[in-house]
Amino acid sequence: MQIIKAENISKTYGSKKNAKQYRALKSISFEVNEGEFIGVMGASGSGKTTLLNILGSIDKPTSGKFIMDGHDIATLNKNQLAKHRMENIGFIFQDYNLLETMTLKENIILPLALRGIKANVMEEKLFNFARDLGIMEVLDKYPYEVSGGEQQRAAACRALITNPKMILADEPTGNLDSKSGKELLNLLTFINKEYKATILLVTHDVFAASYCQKIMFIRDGEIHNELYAGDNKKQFFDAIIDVMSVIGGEEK
Ligand SMILES: Nc1ncnc2c1ncn2[C@@H]1O[C@H](COP(=O)(O)OP(=O)(O)OP(=O)(O)O)[C@@H](O)[C@H]1O
Repeated sequence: MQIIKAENISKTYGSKKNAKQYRALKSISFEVNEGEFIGVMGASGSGKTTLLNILGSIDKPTSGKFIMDGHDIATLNKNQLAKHRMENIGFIFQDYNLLETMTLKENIILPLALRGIKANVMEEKLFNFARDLGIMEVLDKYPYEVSGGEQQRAAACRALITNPKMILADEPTGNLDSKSGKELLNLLTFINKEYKATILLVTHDVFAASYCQKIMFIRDGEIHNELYAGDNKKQFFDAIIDVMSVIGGEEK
């Protein structure tokens, strides 16, 4: 089932009166189906974050249509948008975005607490996900007391706990060492397979991208091309490197 349909989406920063107008996205069209694990790659400044902000309904396109789960997002008012974001989208960021004054457990259940879910229901969900994500032992610790990998797993747990329609991950391995990065990528793969979560992963890292089923390459605000993973991971990895060497942007 189709979860996202983006039709001719453009994003221009700066007002019309402003001579410094910049077209960050130029009439992009694509679709995302339920359960897909998609990578978004491109050089710095190519428009990846702009695209992710629109997909996350944090920002609106200047023109074009963005349909999620059958709803035209442009028609939602401010309150409906906030509700849509909270219920349908899970975010995972490079710097984890956990609240330092709360334990991991409190951070994870915050989205449920904000929705007034009963304590016993929250705990059940929490323990199910925390067990799968391997952070049961550190739930009562504060973010500064645990490793980056554990913080990111807690962030992934927080993103999952509302059963969102889509998870948006912006460079989630960017601050992790290679072992923790690999663990997180295995976890995203598990989340994708086990929970049928639809995941969009923005990354500069070819290794991270090679975990995806499909890569969308952005160049100067346009879709340069798309690559699908076949059965051969090494071939997919090499093909990603080839495209990145043409469009630029691999930082690792
Ligand atoms: N709020 C803004 N106002 C003006 N220009 C902006 C704004 N946000 C982004 N841009 C410009 O739009 C273009 C695309 O930016 P975007 O952040 O989407 O790129 P990116 O591919 O995510 O880059 P990076 O990999 O460095 O994060 C850039 O040229 C950027 O300078």
